[in-house]
Amino acid sequence: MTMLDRILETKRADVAARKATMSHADLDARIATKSAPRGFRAALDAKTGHALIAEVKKASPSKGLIRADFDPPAHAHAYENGGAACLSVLTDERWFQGADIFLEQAREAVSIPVLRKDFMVDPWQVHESRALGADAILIIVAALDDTQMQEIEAAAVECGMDALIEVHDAAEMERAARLKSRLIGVNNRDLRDFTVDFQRTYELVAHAPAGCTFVAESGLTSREDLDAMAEHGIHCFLVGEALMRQQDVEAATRALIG
Ligand SMILES: O=P(O)(O)OC[C@@H](O)[C@@H](O)c1c[nH]c2ccccc12
Repeated sequence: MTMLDRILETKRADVAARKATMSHADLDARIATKSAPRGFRAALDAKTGHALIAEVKKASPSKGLIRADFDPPAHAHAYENGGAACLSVLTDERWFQGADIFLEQAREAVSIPVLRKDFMVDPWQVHESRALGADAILIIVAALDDTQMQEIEAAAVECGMDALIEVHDAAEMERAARLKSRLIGVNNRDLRDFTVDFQRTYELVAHAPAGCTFVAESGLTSREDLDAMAEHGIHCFLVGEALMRQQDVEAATRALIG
């Protein structure tokens, strides 16, 4: 069983329990209290130079605790001031020590769009994400079959949210291309064994559908990493750990992309 399989197993049980306690009417009532979705892909496309999705990330299964003095609204604010185009907030509790409240707090602290970083296994979670204030969701191609992906994407469209489609090989890129979203991320880290490989990402750029906004995700630590990616035509980046480990998050963000 891969790490991803284990994560998905706990996620399915978690979602089943949540669904049992919250109706669609409850979710709709909560959605009504949130401001309209902020355009996530549009915010990336609007940036000249390096466009950053900065991740609010407390811990991960491969690294354990990343930041002891974890403070989602403060980090969110630092990221925005440092020039990030968008935020990503991990809400998975079991494996990433995330929480729904982190997303709500982070989004309230900024005016840039926020992605809910979690494992979508059911369209219901998309509505739940909007009820938390999320502007975008993640669809991990390796975690879903084509029908599930389409249903989850349709829910995002219905909620007015963007979907970041995450792939890590050519076969998954082909499946991603059959969806409507033209926001595609390549995870440099294989979620099955946690190895990081930039070369795989460079090869995959060539397979991306025309006109898509292409995001390189994970394992990026320096301005040099981003510049190397840019030489391959990649201008959008998702970075978490390298920024969360710096005491001054705002200065680190500025140094990374400025
Ligand atoms: O902390 P890093 O190495 O900069 O990576 C951030 C982000 O890409 C990573 O957290 C991530 C990418 N895809 C995911 C899917 C689920 C959970 C987490 C992720």
